Amino acid sequence: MDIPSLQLNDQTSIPQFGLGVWQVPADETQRVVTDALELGYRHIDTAQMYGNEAGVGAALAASGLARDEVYVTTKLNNGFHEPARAKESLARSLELLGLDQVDLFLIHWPLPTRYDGDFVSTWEALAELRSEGLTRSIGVSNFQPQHIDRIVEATGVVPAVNQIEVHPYFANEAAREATRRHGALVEAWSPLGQGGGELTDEVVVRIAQAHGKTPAQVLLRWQVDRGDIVFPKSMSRDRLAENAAIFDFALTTAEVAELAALDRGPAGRQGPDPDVFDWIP
Ligand SMILES: NC(=O)C1=CN([C@@H]2O[C@H](COP(=O)(O)OP(=O)(O)OC[C@H]3O[C@@H](n4cnc5c(N)ncnc54)[C@H](OP(=O)(O)O)[C@@H]3O)[C@@H](O)[C@H]2O)C=CC1
Ligand SMILES: O=C(O)C(=O)[C@@H](O)[C@H](O)C(=O)CO
Repeated sequence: MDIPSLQLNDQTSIPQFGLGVWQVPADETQRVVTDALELGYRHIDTAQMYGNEAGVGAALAASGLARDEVYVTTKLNNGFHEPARAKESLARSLELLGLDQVDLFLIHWPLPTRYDGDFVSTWEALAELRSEGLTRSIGVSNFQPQHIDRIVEATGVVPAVNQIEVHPYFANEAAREATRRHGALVEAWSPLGQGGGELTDEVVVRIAQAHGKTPAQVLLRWQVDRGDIVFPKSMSRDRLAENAAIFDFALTTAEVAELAALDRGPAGRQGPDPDVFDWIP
């Protein structure tokens, strides 16, 4: 599988395509990640919140792949924003993953209505974790433009990525623009719209038929061409293979415009609004 790599602003690189494991049950995670690695996936996106880091670690250990062949991301859980707890939590993640270092550690949600809105000290803790060598890169997730502006202004440390909800029904352009303005890359979460209406949208289906591809492959190709990083989740080996087969066709300029026109703004969101989301699992 020939997956492009993108350079991050800290001079490391990241495979532009991978596997996300939200909602993969803990007892099935080793099997799903093993399937993906066998098919050629080399980028796994997990989180403390997902409760399946141990399964990811078991699959990595059983794969026989060298550590530097697989890119591994995890994310700070919402209950662990205080700097000391953030640091302890990465130590626990590394233990569960069976790794000495992750490639990327993210603040999962900004939680602007909790912790007195103080995600700056959490961000400083992540910068220390990077200095200590426990993560190669650091980034954020679900940061709105004002959140990303604030951490950069306060610390001078620019995140490598901002992982945000993006799919044609919710193009999330303001957060994408703020992320890229700071020189960070966008990681597009729920790139298949969580398996919802975009997969049967008549525009997406028609474009897929024109290329002999599936609707999922069209959605993913559109996002990769925009320069975003994607990691669709699937528990099916066939769909894992299908989702990865996106580098052998090209969308026309007119098709790209048609997909962009599907944007419904905030009404197209599948997930929570980061300005008010305050859930602590
Ligand atoms: N930072 C954050 O706050 C968030 C991060 N994420 C990350 O993004 C990843 C991807 O997003 P996610 O929300 O999982 O949703 P996706 O957009 O990846 O969609 C996953 C859904 O689509 C189905 N599916 C997968 N492939 C196909 C296909 N080819 N054809 C039809 N249906 C398909 C899956 O079912 P099946 O498994 O049966 O194939 C599943 O129901 C997550 O796993 C996680 O890593 C997601 C949400 C929030
Ligand atoms: O999947 C993630 O990474 C999330 O943060 C979401 O699950 C989010 O917490 C959510 O959708 C809760 O309903």
